[in-house]
Amino acid sequence: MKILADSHIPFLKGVAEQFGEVEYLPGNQFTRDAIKLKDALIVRTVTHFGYDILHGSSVKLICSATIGYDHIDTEYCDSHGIAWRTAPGCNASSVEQYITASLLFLARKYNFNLKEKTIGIVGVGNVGSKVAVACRKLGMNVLLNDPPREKAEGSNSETEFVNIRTIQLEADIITFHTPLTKVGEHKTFHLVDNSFLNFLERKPFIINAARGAVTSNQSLKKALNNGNISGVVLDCWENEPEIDAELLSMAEIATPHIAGYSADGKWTATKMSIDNLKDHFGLDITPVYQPIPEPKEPVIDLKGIAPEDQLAHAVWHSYNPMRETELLKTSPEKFYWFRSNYPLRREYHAFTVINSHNSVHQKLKDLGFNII
Ligand SMILES: NC(=O)C1=CN([C@@H]2O[C@H](COP(=O)(O)OP(=O)(O)OC[C@H]3O[C@@H](n4cnc5c(N)ncnc54)[C@H](O)[C@@H]3O)[C@@H](O)[C@H]2O)C=CC1
Ligand SMILES: O=C(O)C(=O)[C@H](O)COP(=O)(O)O
Repeated sequence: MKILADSHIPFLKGVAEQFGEVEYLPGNQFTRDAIKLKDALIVRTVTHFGYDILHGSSVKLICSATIGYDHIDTEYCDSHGIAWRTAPGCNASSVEQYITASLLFLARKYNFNLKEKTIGIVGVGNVGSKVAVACRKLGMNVLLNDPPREKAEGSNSETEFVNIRTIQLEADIITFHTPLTKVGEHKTFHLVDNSFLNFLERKPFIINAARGAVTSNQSLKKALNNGNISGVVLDCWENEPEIDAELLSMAEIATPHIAGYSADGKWTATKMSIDNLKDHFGLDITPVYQPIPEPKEPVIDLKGIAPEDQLAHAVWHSYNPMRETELLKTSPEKFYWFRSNYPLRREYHAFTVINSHNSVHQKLKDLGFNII
């Protein structure tokens, strides 16, 4: 079998080779010629797969090592016998870590207590559900909006959903965790546009770690300028990697689409992609994966840290988005480079916290840290 894989998929090299002849290329260098004679592609979100690149090829399967799949023209694939698979939920905990770290940053910078704030979560799937659990652990009031789920689950749903108007009226922070969809009753393209932003009651912060075009650049800038919103946290950018310089300068936290980039998430994405390859072609091979590297500093010593600062200290030890914000604001033209050369981080469960105060023990444990 001939496979073409994105060279920036961690933990894949040495594993994919057990299934066939593998060529690696950076995702932004995939061409029609490069994929023409391949049977399977293992890919990321940076390559668009539609007629232009796929027509006339022998590709039978596209495995995306990602949750989102708006980079795949699924209609084209379905109608041309090209199977496509994704890695649902693979990096959901990593996005949750990103959101928690960002919320703690906003609380510190603007001197508010998360316990007194309401967060609206729009899109309550694998990511949004984890974000909801983490926000409740932080003591926040959580509002959930997910019309497709609400409709599908009807009155049997165990989850209490609110409509988007309630989020507009009541939320101090609104975070988006929907896929990017351009058609249909619940399309999310420019969900956050002028009309959404003009009807906000509490001057909320807006977080987009979903897909760039869920929020409109022009509308966000307008709302920041006229004071309808207090600030933005952006991991996903409309038109990335060519990002809006003015919006970048206004963002509180600005990262190059790396919310899902924990080593844990990437490892799982790779394994799920290989499993998809095996299932599709009926291959009975059990590959050996490299282990996930330990964190450089796996022990977090909270001795001497004020109890009220301990939670943020531990979370930012595992992941601090501010360093990346500085780098991106300094060199926005390196957006793609930052993503391709990202030093993978570990999630909470890879860290052990020592000397924590009784008052934060449970919260740290609930987030997933080991405590001794
Ligand atoms: N920044 C990053 O690194 C990452 C971004 N993502 C993005 O996050 C998205 C969500 O991921 P998951 O939670 O795993 O997907 P999921 O498919 O498990 O959940 C998405 C949820 O959004 C809901 N939804 C769809 N349209 C909606 C609308 N108009 N309003 C409210 N809710 C709506 C769906 O019903 C579903 O419950 C992905 O599609 C991807 O685009 C995912 C992983 C990493
Ligand atoms: O899983 C998703 O969906 C994401 O957005 C990923 O974090 C993006 O990963 P890459 O495509 O950059 O590998």
